[in-house]
Amino acid sequence: MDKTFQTKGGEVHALTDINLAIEKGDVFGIIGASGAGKSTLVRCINLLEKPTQGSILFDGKDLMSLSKSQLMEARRSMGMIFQQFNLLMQKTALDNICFPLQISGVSKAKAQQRAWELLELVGLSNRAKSYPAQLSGGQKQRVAIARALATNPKVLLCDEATSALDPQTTSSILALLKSINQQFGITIIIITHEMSVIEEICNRVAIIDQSRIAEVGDVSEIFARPQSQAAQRLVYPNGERPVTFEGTRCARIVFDGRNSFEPVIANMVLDCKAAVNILYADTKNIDGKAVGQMVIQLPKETLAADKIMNYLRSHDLTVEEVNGYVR
Ligand SMILES: Nc1ncnc2c1ncn2[C@@H]1O[C@H](COP(=O)(O)OP(=O)(O)OP(=O)(O)O)[C@@H](O)[C@H]1O
Repeated sequence: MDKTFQTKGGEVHALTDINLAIEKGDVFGIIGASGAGKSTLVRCINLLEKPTQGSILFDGKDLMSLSKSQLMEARRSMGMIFQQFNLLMQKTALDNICFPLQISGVSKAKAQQRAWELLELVGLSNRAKSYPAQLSGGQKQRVAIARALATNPKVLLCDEATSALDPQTTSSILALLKSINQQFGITIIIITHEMSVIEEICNRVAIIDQSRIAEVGDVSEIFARPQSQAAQRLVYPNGERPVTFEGTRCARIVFDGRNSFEPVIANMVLDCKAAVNILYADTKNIDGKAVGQMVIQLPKETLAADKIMNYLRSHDLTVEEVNGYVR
């Protein structure tokens, strides 16, 4: 799928070659830097924006081929929440939630009954008569979530829904979204620029970079092994890469009672500013003397590994380098 905007300054390719499959019940994250194309993508998903090329399949149907009324129906199956909540300021929390029901022809009594249930679900039964101005950001977003759920959607689209909230409120809103996903099986699509949001609740993620999908997959897999530069920038925002232990260089340290039982490994890590992986340890503290042995895996980076070996040798420990302890 592609989306191109025609502007005075020429064509803007907001989305290029997007090919995404979001499964029922997923909490699917879409992450990218500002201008990457996230909002355009979410607007294409519910066809508020028409793709220039390609199709959007929802429940097996191509949204582009639906009649106007069928499209309205499909849109009712996709609730949406936004960064700025978009509540009607002149209406109470209860009336905000009733609104989408009433415009789809539900009677006032029925709409109110459903709205009360939803207020209960989002933990705001005691604020039904409050106006948005009387609610905190987190409470406003809860009302917005209740409103989005009013028409029993199959999908909930969240466009930077927690970006205006503090970390604690963000966590409570994410927890609410997760429980909605688990309780009702509603598929949730989360647009964000924050990796912590993805980490907290998504099972799958697509990373958008300059209008294209740079990487897509399970969140745990992308966190462990980010492949694309865009993913690496998100996982290691300060540029620091964790030490990798893919190498097979290991060191066996023998504590033969000559050394006092001091935190040799901890001191070494601090001194060398490099991490090691303890693979095996059987050490005892006998009368204040260290006895036993330990096998550590050295960092893959040669310089860091050599530094550690030199440290150990210069501290009067019996050390030998063993290769092949790990494969
Ligand atoms: N209606 C429009 N007309 C012209 N260009 C547009 C339009 N909407 C978006 N764009 C352009 O498309 C690109 C993607 O914008 P989009 O808003 O989707 O990015 P985003 O990742 O959501 O960014 P942000 O996080 O800043 O909202 C940008 O270059 C933007 O300027």
